[in-house]
Amino acid sequence: MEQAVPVYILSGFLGSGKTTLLQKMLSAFRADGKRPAVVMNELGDVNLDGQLIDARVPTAELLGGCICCSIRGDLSLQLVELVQQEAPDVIIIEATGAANPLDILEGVSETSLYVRLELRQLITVVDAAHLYDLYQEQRGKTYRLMQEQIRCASILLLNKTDRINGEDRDLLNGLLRQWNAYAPVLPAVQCDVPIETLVNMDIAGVQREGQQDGHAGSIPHSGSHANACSHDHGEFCGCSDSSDGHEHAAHEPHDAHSHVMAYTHYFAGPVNSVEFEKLLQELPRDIYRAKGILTFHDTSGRFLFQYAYRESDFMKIDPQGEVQDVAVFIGEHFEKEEIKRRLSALVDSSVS
Ligand SMILES: Nc1nc2c(ncn2[C@@H]2O[C@H](COP(=O)(O)OP(=O)(O)OP(=O)(O)O)[C@@H](O)[C@H]2O)c(=O)[nH]1
Repeated sequence: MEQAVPVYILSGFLGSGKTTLLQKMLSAFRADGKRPAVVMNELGDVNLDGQLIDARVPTAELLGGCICCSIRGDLSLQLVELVQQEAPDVIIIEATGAANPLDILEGVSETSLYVRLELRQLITVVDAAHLYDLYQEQRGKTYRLMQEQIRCASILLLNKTDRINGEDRDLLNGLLRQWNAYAPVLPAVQCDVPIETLVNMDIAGVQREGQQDGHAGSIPHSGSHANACSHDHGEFCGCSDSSDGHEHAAHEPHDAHSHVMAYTHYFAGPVNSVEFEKLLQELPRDIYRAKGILTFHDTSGRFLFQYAYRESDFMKIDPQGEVQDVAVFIGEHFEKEEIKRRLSALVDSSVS
């Protein structure tokens, strides 16, 4: 009988490290002689994360919205197409950081009625520093969304532990156990965990420290798990998107209560690298994620930049395909006109 294709869902708040983990999983699967395929979902109009993925990996892109809500039907279609056209050995779905994983889990379960898919793990990547700060405040939609993503996980990857001290790490470990008593917690820097163990965790029967009953992070199914993973969709998933000169609502049903918004800016020319870095440092706190591809006139080549929870990173890149200079900013109710004005001014000052 035809083998079911194992599916892994990567969840976790914006900038927590999902793509970093995805890259490691893809390398491990390929090294193992497997043929992985990927579904990538981005809130913005461009798939910048796709630039970091090996071009040989079949990839389905779902852009400009969130698979957990109005483009959930697209997820099913993409999964069916990937299975029928690419015959992958394994599929990894990278959700947007604003996604409610329970909906994606249900989307995959529905699709498995049509094609043979086997949901293996729902891995939630947690930005340790970001969660720690939100825990101090104990409020806000982002905090509740993170909580939701943690509750739904079958494995928790406590990433970015380089940004917290040992004491805070103990506190977060306790918090994760409190919110999700079953998922093993793997602490990591740059998502550096043994991938073999991670993907086979249910088979290997890896137990969490101090956990005796042998529950090994099996995927919670919606019936029994619904209690832990309380579902207030409209409130948690907000995905309105607007692009330079063209504003549109990504999801009609959610706009009324969306709290996460994305702004995509296309640059009219190169900018100064120092001024751009300064702009990133000065971003308002309600923008917690930005990424893009830029050309600087004061240094050669093009760069992929990442900004995640107040840390920025630049990587020289030779983009696959035709990619215009672009930046996507994601946050909560920020003043996009102000960001637009400042970004346009960067190009103007470079020209004059
Ligand atoms: N300090 C620190 N930075 C990290 C770590 N892991 C990843 N990063 C950086 O965090 C940024 C975001 O990482 P990604 O893997 O793109 O995060 P993501 O969850 O895929 O982001 P979205 O898809 O936008 O939600 C990148 O600049 C990474 O290099 C870590 O352990 N420590």
